[in-house]
Order: sequence, then C-alpha cells, then structure tokens
Amino acid sequence: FAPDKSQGYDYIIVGGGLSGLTLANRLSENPGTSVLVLEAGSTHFDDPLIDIPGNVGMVLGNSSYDWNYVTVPQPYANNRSFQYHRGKGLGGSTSINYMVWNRPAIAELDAIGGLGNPGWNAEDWFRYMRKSETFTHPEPEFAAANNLTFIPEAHGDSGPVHTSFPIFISDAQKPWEPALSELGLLRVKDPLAGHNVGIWMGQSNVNNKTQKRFSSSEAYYRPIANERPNLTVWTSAFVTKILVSDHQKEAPQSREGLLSIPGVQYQKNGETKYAYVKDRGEVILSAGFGRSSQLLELAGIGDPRILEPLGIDVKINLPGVGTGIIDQLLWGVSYELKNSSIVTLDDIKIPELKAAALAEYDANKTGLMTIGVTAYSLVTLDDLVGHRKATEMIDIQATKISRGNFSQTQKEKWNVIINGLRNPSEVGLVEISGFPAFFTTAKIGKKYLTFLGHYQFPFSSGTVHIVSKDVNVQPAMDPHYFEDNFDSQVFIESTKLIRKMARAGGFADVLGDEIDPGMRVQSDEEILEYVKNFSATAYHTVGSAQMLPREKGGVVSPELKVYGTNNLRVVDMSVLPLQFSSHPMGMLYGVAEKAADIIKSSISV
Ligand SMILES: Cc1cc2nc3c(=O)[nH]c(=O)nc-3n(C[C@H](O)[C@H](O)[C@H](O)COP(=O)(O)OP(=O)(O)OC[C@H]3O[C@@H](n4cnc5c(N)ncnc54)[C@H](O)[C@@H]3O)c2cc1C
Repeated sequence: FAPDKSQGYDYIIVGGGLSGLTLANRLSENPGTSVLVLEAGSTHFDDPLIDIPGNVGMVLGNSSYDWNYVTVPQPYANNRSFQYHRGKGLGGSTSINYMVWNRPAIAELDAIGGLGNPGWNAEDWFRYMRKSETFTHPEPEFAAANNLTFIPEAHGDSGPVHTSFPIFISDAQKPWEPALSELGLLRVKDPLAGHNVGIWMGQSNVNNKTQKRFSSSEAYYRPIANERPNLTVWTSAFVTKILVSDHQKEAPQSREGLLSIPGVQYQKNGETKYAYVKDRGEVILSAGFGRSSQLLELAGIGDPRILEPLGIDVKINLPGVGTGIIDQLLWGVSYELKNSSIVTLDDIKIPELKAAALAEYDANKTGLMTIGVTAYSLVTLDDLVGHRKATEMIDIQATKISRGNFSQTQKEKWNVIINGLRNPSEVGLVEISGFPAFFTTAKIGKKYLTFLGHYQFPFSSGTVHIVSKDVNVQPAMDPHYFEDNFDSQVFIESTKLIRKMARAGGFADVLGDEIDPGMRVQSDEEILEYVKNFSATAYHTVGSAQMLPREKGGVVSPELKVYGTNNLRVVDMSVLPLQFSSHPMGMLYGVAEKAADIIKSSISV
C-alpha cells in the first residue's frame, strides 16, 4: 500500500477511554495539530445507565458497554474462569466503573522511576494528577455531620475531571470510623495527598452540581466535541491492525534504524478502512489492558515463541509484550443489618423504591441515586497479623525471592513490594471498604453492609497473549491468581480482620448475622476456599506493555515509545510495571496528562 500522507493525521489514537481521550484533548489543544481517535464502542452521551451514580454496576455484562472478557481457568483457584469486565465506548472503563477516586502513596510512585524510568517520580506525577481534577468542597455542615475531611492543596481546582464527596451516605456506613479506630487504625485526613494508610471517607468522580458521573468522555471530550475542527473522533471504529510495511522503501527502517508505522486498519459499518499518519506522525495505542498488547502482537511486535507458532512474522523481537500482568482481587464479607429501614443500595432492587429514587434524582439531584461508597481503610500487614508475625512473613518471602530462580526484573519488582511491607506507615497492603449492599444476590427487602477486601500488592503475576491471528478472538488473560502462597495468607488474615471490624464499636448495634461466607466458614482452609470461589477482579490490571528498560523486559521507554519503533507509543494501564495501593483512575489521568506533554515536546511531529 502507498498511503496518501497528505490526508493523514499527526496523531492516531486507538481507543477513546481514559487515556485516549485525555491525550486527544491535550494534543488537539494546538489547532495546527490533527488528531484522530478510533473507538470500537458507541458514544453513550446522556445515557442514564452511565451518568446516574446509583446505577453503578447495571451495565456490567451488557455487550453495548462491556467487552465481557473472561480469564483462562485459574489452576490455583479451582480452575475458575473469572469475569473480566472492561468498558467499551467513549470513556472506556471510566464510563462503567465504580467511581472511586483516590491516589497511591508517594513511595509507590517514586518506585516506578526507581525501576529504571528516569523522569517518573511522585512530585511530577502529583502535579499531573492535580492538573486533571476539579474538586468541589463539600458543604461545611454536611462535612461536619459526616466527618468528611480533605486537604485543599492536594486537589486540582481547574482540571477536566469533576470530583466530590458523595452527597448520600448510608447510615450503615456511619459506625465505620469509631469501629475501626477501636482496632487501632488511624484517621487519614485526605488519601489523595500522598499518605493513605488508615481510615478515610472517600471521594468520587461525580460532579457535585449535576450529580453526574464524570467519565473521561464527559471530562476531556464532551466540552470540546464540536469545538475543534482538528479533532476527529470515530465511534464504532474497531482497529484491527497496526500497519507495518514489509517494504523497506515504503515504510523504511528509517531514522536510527527503527520501524515506522504508517497507520492503522479499522472496521466501521462493516467496511475495512485505513487511517494514516503524516510524515513524523504517530500512532498511540490506548486500547486498554489486553487490547493494546494484542495489537502489538498481531503486528509482529512481541515474543517469537508466541508469534511464530501462529504464523506471524516477527518484526520486533520484544519478549516483554504480554508479560508482567498483575491483577488485584476483591472479595466480600456481608452482614445483614438489624434495622431493615436503613437505606442502602439494596433498595434499588425494589422497583417502587427505585422509581421513587429516580424521581427524586430527576427533580432535585438528591437521594439514593447519588449514593457512593464512602467508608474506606487501607491496612498493613502489621494490622493483619501483628508486627512480629508480619516481620517473620516478610523475611520468609524475601528469602524465597532472593534464593529463587526468578528473573532479575521479577526480583526487583517484588523487592519493591517487600520494601513497602517493611515500611507500613508509608505503604498499605489491603483496602477494606464498607459497601452498603449485598455483594452478589441479596434477599429482596433485607439490607446489608458488605466489607470488601481488596488486596493491593499481589505477588502472583501472569500474562496476556494472543491465541489467534484473528483480532476478534480474545487474548488469553492469565493473571495466575493465588499462585503465590503469601497472597493466600493475606486473603485469610484480611478476612479475619474484617470479622473483627464487624464486631467493633457501633457496628455491634447495627450489624446482624454474617450472611456470606457465614460462620460455618472458620478454618484457614475454609476461608481461602471461599475467597477462591467468590472473589472477583477489581479491574485494575497493570502490565503487558511495561515501561521498563528494554533489557529488563520493557516494552515502552520512559517516553512511552515502543522499543524498536519510530512512531508508536502505548499510553494506558498496560504500561505500568507495578500495582498501586489505590484505584487507578486518579493515578492514570496523571500518566496520560504527563504523556501528552512528553509527546508534545518530542520531535516526532
Ligand atoms: C467495572 C470496573 C470498575 C472499576 N472501578 C474503578 C473505580 O472505582 N475507580 C478507579 O479508579 N478505577 C476503576 N476501574 C479501573 C479504571 O476504570 C481503568 O483502570 C481505566 O479506565 C483504564 O484506562 P485505559 O485508558 O487503560 O483503558 P479504558 O478506559 O478501558 O479504555 C480503553 C478503550 O479502548 C477501546 N478499545 C479497545 N480495543 C480497541 C480497538 N481494537 N479499536 C478501537 N478501540 C478499542 C475500548 O472500547 C475502550 O473504550 C474500574 C474498571 C472497571 C472495568
């Protein structure tokens, strides 16, 4: 093929999710720069299933919004295949997620730079995270009544993503702080300020005035949708291939002997189409976990041991593609409330109550449909097992790592976790939150509080690789859940701590019987079986195109450029080489904002 470069774009962005739309907005700020976004899903503007906070979770499994992936059977979890929801359509996963807005601790962000990524450090990252945000302070009386605290300087006041505290807090969550304080946990004034170990009342990416979810589409795209002639966004445009010419003449292994990418192939309205970049233009993959690496592998960029058996010519030998994935798991311990007149999200399952809540929302933007999870804590290994046992467990794990037959990179990454575990005042291990509803299927009319355990730093780590040349075949997602015994111990001990929390402070008066797993589950083995059988992904998977030096298995450089290419970058969750003790949105907006500045200042275009 001979692309007509005069019709081309400066930037083609694959995927209109969190990262893709952040980049699209920032790169098109210069009217002289042309940007094309290709998004496989729909637009979803003004869709109440997305916009209304109380509708959270309702579109999961619906293929108009969700890719509905599944993992391969997990041998350490009774061969279960785990559901793997991922957002489809403008906003990507930010249109279907749980709207939890927080950030990692300073030490974790600095650790990313420490792995060999100059320029990546907490100070800079925090600057970009604040740039993405406009935080609305809560009303003082409401804040005082609900113990909502924050540090104004930690927040942005003019960024695209509107954030706030939820304005409807279930009474089921009210005993949270007194109960957890009784167990020795300390209050965190604002977990977005760089220290997050302890107890806090959480924030969401919801616009305080409109009470609408603020997805990346609402934040970074909608305000400029008809304002910038240099920005083109195609929805229902599924990118099927990164173009890599075999002909030296047409797509030369040009500057510095690197491979150039002339553009992409995509499908729209049943037709196969092409989009090209101008000379010195770039293709940026922001297709999210599992998809960006799929496009790399299909283009012949990856591990020959994966590509050759599928008959794919290896264009760049990059064995790190598809590796280093780390996923976090969530599991629930649910209690029935003694007082069934307390309002919780369980009410939404009753049609008359939901109709009334929607009417109130439509009229006043108040009530149950504005509900959010507010009760959070981040606990350490010391909190779980006490300092002596924690030190013992860490020492055993550290010895296993140093003596084991693992790659240097793997050891280095695990040692970051070990250092975190040894500094519990800086880095937490398990988030425990109070979700005002049953985790799975409730008995209608009953009310529940579910303590959600959410393990932040699993040692188990896996892969995602293509199994077919057909882009429509989902890659094999294999997070190796429960492979590492340390992880299993954390699941067991956290469940025990949750049970203590549920009987502490004011919870004794509020919570009735434990329904799930129920008191018949007692031994360590029984608890672990429960977690294996009923946990779910937290949807925070990192890895598969890790930002690391190439010799350490890296796929992208600190400038997020794919090694061996001139003009191909990855900007999304796939580039992160480590997990974080926070939900990823806040952190990832920082990555995408920084990436935009890196790209603008690079000489490619
Ligand atoms: C159910 C759920 C709940 C979550 N809850 C929270 C939460 O409460 N708080 C939090 O901080 N984070 C949460 N997350 C995680 C967070 O939303 C994601 O980490 C983040 O959105 C990832 O951003 P991304 O840019 O990597 O990918 P995405 O935002 O997922 O965007 C990728 C986009 O690429 C598109 N795409 C994929 N392949 C192609 C292709 N071949 N051609 C064209 N387009 C393509 C997709 O359709 C999608 O729109 C949740 C995620 C999920 C799924």
